[in-house]
This record gives sequence, structure tokens and C-alpha cells, in this order.
Amino acid sequence: MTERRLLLTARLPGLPDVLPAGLALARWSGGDRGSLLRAVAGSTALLVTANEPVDEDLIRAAGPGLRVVGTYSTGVDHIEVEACRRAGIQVVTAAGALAPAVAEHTLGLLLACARRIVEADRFVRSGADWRWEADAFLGAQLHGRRLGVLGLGAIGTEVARRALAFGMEVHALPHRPGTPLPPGVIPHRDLAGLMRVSDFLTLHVPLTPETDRLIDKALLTELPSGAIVVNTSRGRVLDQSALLELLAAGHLAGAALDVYEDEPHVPPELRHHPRTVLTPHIGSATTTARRTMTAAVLRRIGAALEG
Ligand SMILES: NC(=O)C1=CN([C@@H]2O[C@H](COP(=O)(O)OP(=O)(O)OC[C@H]3O[C@@H](n4cnc5c(N)ncnc54)[C@H](O)[C@@H]3O)[C@@H](O)[C@H]2O)C=CC1
Ligand SMILES: O=CC(=O)O
Repeated sequence: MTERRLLLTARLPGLPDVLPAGLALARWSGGDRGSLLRAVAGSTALLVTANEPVDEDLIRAAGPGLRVVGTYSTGVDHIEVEACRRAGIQVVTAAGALAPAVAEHTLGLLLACARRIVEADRFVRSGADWRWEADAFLGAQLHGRRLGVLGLGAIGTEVARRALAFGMEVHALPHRPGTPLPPGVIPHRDLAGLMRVSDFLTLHVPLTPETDRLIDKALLTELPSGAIVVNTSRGRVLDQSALLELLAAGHLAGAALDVYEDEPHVPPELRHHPRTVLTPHIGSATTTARRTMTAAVLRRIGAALEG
């Protein structure tokens, strides 16, 4: 019997504990696309991260033995799911394991931006001479203010619950009309209406043809003046140039981003703006979430291979 091989493209926390039985592990140690195409040949299963697009070239390079592609993520926008389906390859994800971690990061970004924590931290570290002043580093309070949540799935719902606990008024747009929302969340009928009430806007939709640059300049302009935008979904859900324009014009007070249009490139205008808070796509980066993600995706790869 030929050996069944699982090719991994990354180091995964918690891996030695949870490897499915009957699979030999191979690791791609990084490099250019060509080296990944060579490494995948003959694999039965492939476990990628959101950094590695899974397209027809990769499927062809793997050969006919490839039966399952697992991704160490919730999002599948880097995977040509239809091409996998045509080739009889199942796609499994780490969904479900990371929503609390991403929700905590989202609230962390929101607080950091609204309360100017990163700016204030830089100021203290600069060694500047300071004393308490009544009008220094004035920021926006979350309590009593309105948060618009776009995408009320696993992560958006966790964010909404935490925001309600902070005393915020939480507004959202049900994806399908009539879908019940979590208790306490105020429903809207259209996106422009949601924008108009959002002192803070947080994005949690997957990147799909429908959501690609969904939040464009017209919608950003509908936000109240002084609004803050938080994005931990995918960079391309938001028109990044429009965001920059509205930040520069002062219509938006700030932006807190974990994801970017063209990762890992972050434009200088974003990096140098005093009211942006920027993290390098680390929404799910807690030890707990990452170990749970490893276990979840490997269990799903094992189950897919067992049929
Ligand atoms: N920054 C990070 O490290 C992470 C980012 N993500 C991103 O967050 C996204 C969401 O993750 P989950 O909440 O787990 O996914 P999910 O599938 O549970 O929720 C997505 C929700 O968005 C809704 N939706 C889709 N299109 C919509 C539209 N046009 N208008 C309104 N609602 C719409 C869906 O109905 C669903 O309720 C992922 O697809 C991924 O891109 C996920 C994990 C970590
Ligand atoms: O971006 C990360 C994911 O899990 O999706």
C-alpha cells in the first residue's frame, strides 16, 4: 500500500499531539511558488495557511492522489473551492475554534484606537516631559455609543456580545432579511442605514465576490463624522484608498486594522497616520486558539480521509 502523505506549509502550535493516524507528515520549508508546487507532488492531504493560494496549478502539481485541502484559517478566499470540488478534493477549515480570540483582538483594536492608547504609549516612551492635563489625549468613549457590526457570524456575534457588555448600542445588518439577531442587537434593512448610525464600524464578513470592496467611499462617507473603522476580516472588504482619503480629510477619526488590501504591504499613509492602529494579521494569535485550530483542522482532515 502506498504511504498517505500530509504536506504542511507552516509550523503549527500543538502539532505533535494531534496528527491523524496513518498519515506521514512532510513539511514544506518555505520558498517560492515553484518549490511549493514541487513539494506538493504526491500528497494525499495538504494543510495550507492563508498565505498560500490553492489554485488549479497547485491541484495539478499535487497529482490525482490529493483528496483533502485543509486551511489553518476560517477564511477560504485564498482557495479556488470550485476547482477543488471539480477535482474531487474536500476543503476543510479551522472555523469555530478562533472566534473568541478574534473578537477579543477586535475589541482591543477598537479600544486602542478610540482611547489613543498606541499614540499615548509612543508619547511616554519618547521620554517627553509630561504632567496630568485635563485635555491631553482626549479620545472617544465606547459606553453609550453605537457600534455597527457587518457580518454577524461566529466572530461578529462574539464582538456584538462583548460590545453590549461594554454598554454600547449594537446595530447590525442581517445577511438574509428576517434572520434573527442575537438578543439586544438592533437590526437594519440596508447598509447605508447601518453606516449612518455607526459611530464605530467593525467588519466581519468573508471576502467573496459580493463583499469585495463592499465598503466603498460612498458608504464610508455615510458614517458619522469622527467615526472609527475596525477591520479584522479581509483587507479587500474595504476600499483602502477611500479609507485613506477619508482619514486624510478628517471625516474618519481613526482606523484600526489587522488586515490589508495587499498583505504584507501597508501603505505609508496608513503607517504614518497618528490615529491608525495596525497589527500584522494576528486576530487569532492566542496560544489557546492556535492549538485549538490545529486540533480542529487535523481532525477534519482525518475525517475527510475516512470519508
Ligand atoms: N484577522 C484574522 O486573523 C481573522 C480573520 N477572519 C476573517 O473573518 C471572517 C469571518 O469569520 P467568521 O465570523 O468565523 O465567519 P462566519 O461565516 O461565521 O460569519 C460570516 C457572516 O457574514 C455574513 N455575510 C456574508 N456576506 C454578507 C454580506 N454581504 N452582508 C452581510 N453579512 C454577510 C454571513 O451570513 C455570516 O453570518 C472570515 O471569513 C475571515 O475572512 C477570520 C479569522 C481570523
Ligand atoms: O485570517 C484568518 C482566518 O482564520 O481566516
